[in-house]
Amino acid sequence: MISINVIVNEFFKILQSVGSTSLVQWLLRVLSISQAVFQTGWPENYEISDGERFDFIVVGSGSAGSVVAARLSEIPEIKVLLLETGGDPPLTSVIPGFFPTLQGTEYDWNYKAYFDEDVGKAHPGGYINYSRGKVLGGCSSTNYLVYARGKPEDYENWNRIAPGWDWKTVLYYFKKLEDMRDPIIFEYPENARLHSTTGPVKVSRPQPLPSTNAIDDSRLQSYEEMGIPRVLEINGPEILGAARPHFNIYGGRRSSTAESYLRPAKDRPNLKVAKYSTVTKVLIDSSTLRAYGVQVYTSSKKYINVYATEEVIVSAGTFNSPKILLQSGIGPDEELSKLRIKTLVDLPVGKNLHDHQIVPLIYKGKRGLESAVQNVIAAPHLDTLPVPVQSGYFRVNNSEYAYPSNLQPQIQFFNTYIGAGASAVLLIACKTIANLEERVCFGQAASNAFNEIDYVFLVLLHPLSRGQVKLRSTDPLDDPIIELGYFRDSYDLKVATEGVKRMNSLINTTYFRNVRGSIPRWSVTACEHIEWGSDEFWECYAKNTVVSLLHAVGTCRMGHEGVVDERLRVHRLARLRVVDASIIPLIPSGNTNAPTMMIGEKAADMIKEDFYERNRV
Ligand SMILES: Cc1cc2nc3c(=O)[nH]c(=O)nc-3n(C[C@H](O)[C@H](O)[C@H](O)COP(=O)(O)OP(=O)(O)OC[C@H]3O[C@@H](n4cnc5c(N)ncnc54)[C@H](O)[C@@H]3O)c2cc1C
Repeated sequence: MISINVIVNEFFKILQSVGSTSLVQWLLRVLSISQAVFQTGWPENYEISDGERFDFIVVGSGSAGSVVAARLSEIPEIKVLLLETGGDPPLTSVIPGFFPTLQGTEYDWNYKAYFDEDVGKAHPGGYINYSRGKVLGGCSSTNYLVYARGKPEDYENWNRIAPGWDWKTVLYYFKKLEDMRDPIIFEYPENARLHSTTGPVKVSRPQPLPSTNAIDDSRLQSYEEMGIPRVLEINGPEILGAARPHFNIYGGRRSSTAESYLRPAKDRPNLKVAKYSTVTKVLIDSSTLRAYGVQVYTSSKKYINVYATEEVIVSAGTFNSPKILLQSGIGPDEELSKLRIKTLVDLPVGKNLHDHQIVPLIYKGKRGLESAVQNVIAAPHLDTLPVPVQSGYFRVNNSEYAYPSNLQPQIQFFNTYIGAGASAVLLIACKTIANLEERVCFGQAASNAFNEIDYVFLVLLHPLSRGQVKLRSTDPLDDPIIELGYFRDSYDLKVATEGVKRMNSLINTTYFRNVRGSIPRWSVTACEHIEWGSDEFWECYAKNTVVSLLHAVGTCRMGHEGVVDERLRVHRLARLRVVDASIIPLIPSGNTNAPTMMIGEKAADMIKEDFYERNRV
């Protein structure tokens, strides 16, 4: 069945192809998307030939890969090849408000990720659709645009595992990538010192419309009543607190890594970007254990080899980087031998998969269709995303659950306000994106028919549970097996349940009491036998309706016991690095795009240092 997202993307392709006619231009202006329509300026496609040589080959142009390729090509003498399976970002990627229309399309790898048998029972088939961007910019071109960096203690913990990743060092790179366009930040010295205006990645907090401002304000007031303080920003000096988040949006466009790193570098003669080119394995000399190139499956469906005289850098993301390493004979011997792949180096590739899992919650507010106006008001402003969203951090009330340290929050939440009457949209998103069972989706949709709702993603920030990425077969074009492993450690479910209980107190705050708000009572098949609203019910609810914030990390983790060292070099191999979210040893307290771009920036400096060291005359 063709999905709505596919239809939307096809429609915009046609619009763009006739975008020069005045009627269409006028229409686009009315839709407030004219700023994005003339999206010239992506790098040209480079046709690679079998046997070609470069100094550096970067595999994957995502949040990290684009950064690495663009930074390396700052050295004019070196030749850099960036290989990417996808093509240019479509209009629906460039225009911020279309972000929900990219999942399930040709710009998505469309993976399925599986729960263990006793978890996620509200998902037919026991899986979720696990989206990954298949386009220039990778997930930074398809994600929900939230800009969050995590907390200092996250990086002090990385530093204990892999020296050189302490907060002071990573802050330098966060600042190097950032162009903060929210002027209020610079009025407060404690916030200002954490930010910069000189990097390529634009960050802003779209100006709210008067109506959204009032809603944001009332919710931030509610959180204060719940003991979650109002702060200036979620990337500020405070560990706990709530604010309107920052987004990678500026000038009506998404600030992806394709936009902020590849477009400005597109005319450098020493940077070649080969689109529609899928790397199937790394070429490694089995006697010297040195990487010397990659095998590529090209758009003309041929396998060819291209060679790297300096290094191969794998930046294909948390699922595809381990897949490429496993196909190249780098991984756990017990996994590789099952598929009769000769093990070159036995390393824990694919292990340590962890993620931010979400418990989806809905709070019903004021009854009456007047709030539907809010949905209508937002529609013509798709270039600025004026939807009331707040994000906050808290720890659960129960002191029994002390992990991680109190220098880190345990829960993050995103609260999106939706005016009455958006039930059809909710229903489609629930079924196609979240793959939840019908009675949950109908329950969610019904709650919004005549009432405003607050749709809350309650995020477990520091899970102890681990999943794994494995090869399905030796066919390099087969999807990998993704075992989510959620709630394998019972501690995670306890913290998530305590988090839900604390969030539910939103309904007792002044605003919700005044409008006679409630928690809608839809049923979940797996929890039918349990009294609705009891602690046991919320535990069952969390365990079975759980979805993902799509922040998978860790499958090529750094550290002595991991896959790469602190300079991101694959252990026991020469001239091969992994640079992307897969190297994250412990997931940070917040969304993963900014940390991954930071990894790209720091890696680029380390690669340049090593290059100069090797080539010193
Ligand atoms: C729908 C969605 C919403 C999200 N929302 C947010 C958010 O709001 N804020 C936030 O901070 N984070 C968000 N994230 C997560 C964040 O975007 C990712 O953690 C981050 O982008 C990962 O970066 P990466 O470089 O590791 O991988 P990716 O960005 O996935 O890059 C990998 C690239 O490699 C390419 N590739 C893969 N395999 C091959 C191959 N064999 N050959 C050649 N190329 C290949 C891919 O096509 C892709 O372009 C979201 C993610 C998704 C999918």
